[in-house]
Amino acid sequence: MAGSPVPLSGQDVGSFAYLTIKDRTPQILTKVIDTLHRHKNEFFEKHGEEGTEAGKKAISLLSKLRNELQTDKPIVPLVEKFVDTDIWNQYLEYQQSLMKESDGKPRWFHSPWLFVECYMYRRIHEALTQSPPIDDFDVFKELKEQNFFESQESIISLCTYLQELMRTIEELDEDQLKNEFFKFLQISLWGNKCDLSLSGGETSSQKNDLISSLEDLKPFILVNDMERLWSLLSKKTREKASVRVDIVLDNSGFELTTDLVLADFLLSSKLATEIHFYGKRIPWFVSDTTIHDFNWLIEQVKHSNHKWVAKCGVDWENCVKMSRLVYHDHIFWTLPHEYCAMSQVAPDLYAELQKADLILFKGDLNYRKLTGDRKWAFTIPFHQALSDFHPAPLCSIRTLKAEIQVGLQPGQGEELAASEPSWLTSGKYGIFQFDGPL
Ligand SMILES: O=P(O)(O)OC[C@H]1O[C@](O)(CO)[C@@H](O)[C@@H]1O
Ligand SMILES: [Mn+2]
Repeated sequence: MAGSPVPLSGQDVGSFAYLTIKDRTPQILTKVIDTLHRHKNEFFEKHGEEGTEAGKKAISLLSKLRNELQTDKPIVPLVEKFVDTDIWNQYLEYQQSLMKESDGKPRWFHSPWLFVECYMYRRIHEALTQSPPIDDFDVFKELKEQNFFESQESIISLCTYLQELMRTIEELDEDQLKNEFFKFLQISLWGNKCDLSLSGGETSSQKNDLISSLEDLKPFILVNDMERLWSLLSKKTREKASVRVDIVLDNSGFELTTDLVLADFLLSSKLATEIHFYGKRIPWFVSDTTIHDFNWLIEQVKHSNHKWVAKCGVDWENCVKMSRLVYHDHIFWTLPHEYCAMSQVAPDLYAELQKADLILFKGDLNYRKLTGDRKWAFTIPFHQALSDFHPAPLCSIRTLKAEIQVGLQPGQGEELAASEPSWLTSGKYGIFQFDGPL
């Protein structure tokens, strides 16, 4: 975008982007290769010798990828035909056209971090699609499922809390309802701590009771526009018969459970009449939600031994059947583009988002794409950093895991930096950052 600052990049030695490319991504690739090794027998049992060979092929392609990354080789075009291959390769050419110096080739440590990080996950997918018959194997599935199982205690307490609230929800006055709304929003925010990309694929589940920790976590909310979300939704519900909230999902497992709980609350409290979710078409950033993860999680919740958890699962499945909860996927979410390009690159998706009364963007990667992953000053208004991406009123719900944050008070960023050097990347801080007319 003309007039915008430059993107974060691995060029800045010592930056979080640099360290991610240098350390975290090879670590993730090693884990993926390991996973394929561990599933060798399964591939054989399912597909015979052909399965074994496919496993070997995927491993060799991924080892090559890891080597390209670690030796800062040029980024090469995708070769395997898939729905988005041409768009990716055009984007690569566009990145190439931006390179004024060097040998004119985008490279891992020299190109925008957002681009190369997305590219790595897209290449993992390509390695699998090039290896039939194991081409639909999700290399991150195990990790996502493990995250869900390890968060059971927290899931039980969340579902129990929601189901107990359901009994009296009709009797709550405005203030009480608002208070509950704020609780479910915060649950969904802190649910975002549990992604598996930041931890390099190491387990990162929710083991403590989140509801009882909400008060203690409040000081860590750096931008808090929850009141604006309340004003918007309560006004819409007074004015319109149907109110639509769209949630651009991030991670599966515990975070997805918190998003479903929030969605259930919005429907039950009549703050919304329909919720639309957006997930990823291919496995992405380790823990991101695909349609398979979405269906799997609802099924697990439904078959829980705990009666309130199971009740949630039954309700969610019914809501899906009645289209009160609607799941969409779109290839745009796994492209490297910043969101200000959406109206051109994916006009159908942009038009879909325009139908929402409010869009909630979950997680750090969505924030990076909303703001173009650029070196904005901390005090630049969020509206400006969105660079003309305004499909509908929107709110980022994100814990900070990348060196980017806009819309802070003067001095706020500097103060945090002085007292806590890792404030931007540790996931300890969170935001509710709203943009739009009320
Ligand atoms: O799941 P989230 O919240 O989008 O976080 C994923 C995060 O992983 C990282 O890419 C680290 O690799 C973050 O910087 C990134 O944005
Ligand atoms: Mn994620």
